[in-house]
Amino acid sequence: MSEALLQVRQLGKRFGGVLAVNGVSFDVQRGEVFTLIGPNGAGKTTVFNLISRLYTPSTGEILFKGQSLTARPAHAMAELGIARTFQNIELFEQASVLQNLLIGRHVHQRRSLWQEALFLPAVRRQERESRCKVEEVIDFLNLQHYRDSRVAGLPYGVRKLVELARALCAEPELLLLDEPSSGLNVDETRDLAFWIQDLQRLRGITVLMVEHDMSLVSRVSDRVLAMNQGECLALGTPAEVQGDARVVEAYLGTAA
Ligand SMILES: Nc1ncnc2c1ncn2[C@@H]1O[C@H](COP(=O)(O)OP(=O)(O)OP(=O)(O)O)[C@@H](O)[C@H]1O
Repeated sequence: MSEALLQVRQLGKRFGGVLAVNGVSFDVQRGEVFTLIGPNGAGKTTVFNLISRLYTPSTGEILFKGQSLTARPAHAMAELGIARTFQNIELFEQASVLQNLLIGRHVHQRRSLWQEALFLPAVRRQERESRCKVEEVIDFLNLQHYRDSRVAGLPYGVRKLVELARALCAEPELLLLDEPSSGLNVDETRDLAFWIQDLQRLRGITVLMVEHDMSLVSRVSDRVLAMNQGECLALGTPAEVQGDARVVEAYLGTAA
């Protein structure tokens, strides 16, 4: 098998007296949808924040395309090919959808202040490319109707989609989705499943997701890692993990 896109090795994170993540290891293969599940407080979000470098590991290592992420700052992640969405949407609320998506392109814009001030051909070319990419993402996620709307006035489900769109504008190889279905209704969650499948099948994007909605998890995930109390509990297909007695016990407090 070729080298995994993401390798997590013996990852640990301590917050004072709390060992939030304890010796977690897993690989995410190129092109797969890999999901972290587990009861509240299992350590899923902490693993996510370690991978996106919002936190620094206490122990262990994270490799992306074979390179250690540990010494890289959070703002370098998009440049490396990693984009993420947040549990609580993080958008510029007073800006339009289009403006938010253009901001998502900044990682692909390499120009000096002078080039910018003089609006040189290189700047104009980058602007055109960004605009094309953003329009393509708007079409892909069916956001045409909202292109010029201010984010603050949009329904919650649309704002979640705009956040996904902004992440896609960075053209990531690895997309981190933090509880993408939270706050969505049944229809919106079903649509989300289609988007995730399209991202994987049509765009070849690798997805690492934290998610509680088990019907969504089963529908879109190739593999699932169940965590409990900071540790790995079970790894396998959605059906294997959901049927694992230790996972059932962790969720229900008793074996089936
Ligand atoms: N910044 C922090 N400071 C102190 N403790 C933290 C911090 N972040 C997380 N923890 C603790 O680490 C443990 C794991 O939390 P984490 O949020 O990673 O779990 P989770 O599996 O994502 O839970 P949930 O599903 O409720 O979001 C919990 O005991 C939590 O209280």
